[in-house]
Amino acid sequence: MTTKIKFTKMHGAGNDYIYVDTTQYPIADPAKKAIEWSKFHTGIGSDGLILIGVSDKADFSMRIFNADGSEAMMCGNGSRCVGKYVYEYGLTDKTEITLDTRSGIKILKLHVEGKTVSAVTVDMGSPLETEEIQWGGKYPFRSTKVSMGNPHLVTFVEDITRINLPEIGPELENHPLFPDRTNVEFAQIVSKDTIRMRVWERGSGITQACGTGACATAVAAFINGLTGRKSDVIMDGGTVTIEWDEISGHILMTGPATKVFDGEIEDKY
Ligand SMILES: N[C@@H](CCC[C@H](N)C(=O)O)C(=O)O
Repeated sequence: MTTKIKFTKMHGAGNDYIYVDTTQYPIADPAKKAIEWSKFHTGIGSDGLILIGVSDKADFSMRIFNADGSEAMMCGNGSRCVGKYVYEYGLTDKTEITLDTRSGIKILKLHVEGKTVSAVTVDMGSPLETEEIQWGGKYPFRSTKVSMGNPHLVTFVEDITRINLPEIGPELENHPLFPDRTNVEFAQIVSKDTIRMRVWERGSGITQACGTGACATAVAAFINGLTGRKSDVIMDGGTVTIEWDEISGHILMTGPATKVFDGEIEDKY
């Protein structure tokens, strides 16, 4: 049988996903669809698939599937786009929204100009664990493990342009130290409040930006005394501002959310 599924392609700082409102279009096998639809030549082309749904604990729910079909706990850039989606498509008129994710309930504050959401601030909660790793041999650097729900490995280097991300990214993603694999960030300190970062995402490869990765990078920079509590993280596709609130211990992420186009795709099952 074939049905037609309406979707919206959106990106947050270039990190692009296919968004489906599952209250209208339930997806029976999201892992399979994420793989199929994320392909650039034979699908829609994206970093993965995000499902927006109902929740008994929050205003909406979000599930995120990487391009390889694996499901992650949270998506920072995706959560901002969900905020834009639910407001601009009339699913809510609230400008403060609760979002149920596998990593807990997140609070989104929409920055609205006229009828358009131009940016969103997400309370990402507290970093869950941090640990320093002193590599030896092949890897001449020290890294910081940070969990923002999703696992991240952040490494600060003098010159980010010298990092061969397509080679080292998958090696570290699949290193035996990380049985659940990891997202891999390389970052360079630009100033006390500015960081340049590139990412190899678990399950999607090089992406233009990663929201949880930007949070992990800002946390690692602060812990290592490289920046203050607030910093701009500049990624290939755009910049987000990360603030680690001293009182609550929560990470606040502010950044853009952009709609690319609406579409319809045939779902054969
Ligand atoms: N790009 C996302 C994170 C997506 C999930 C990640 N690849 C994982 O598997 O942990 C973000 O903006 O946070």
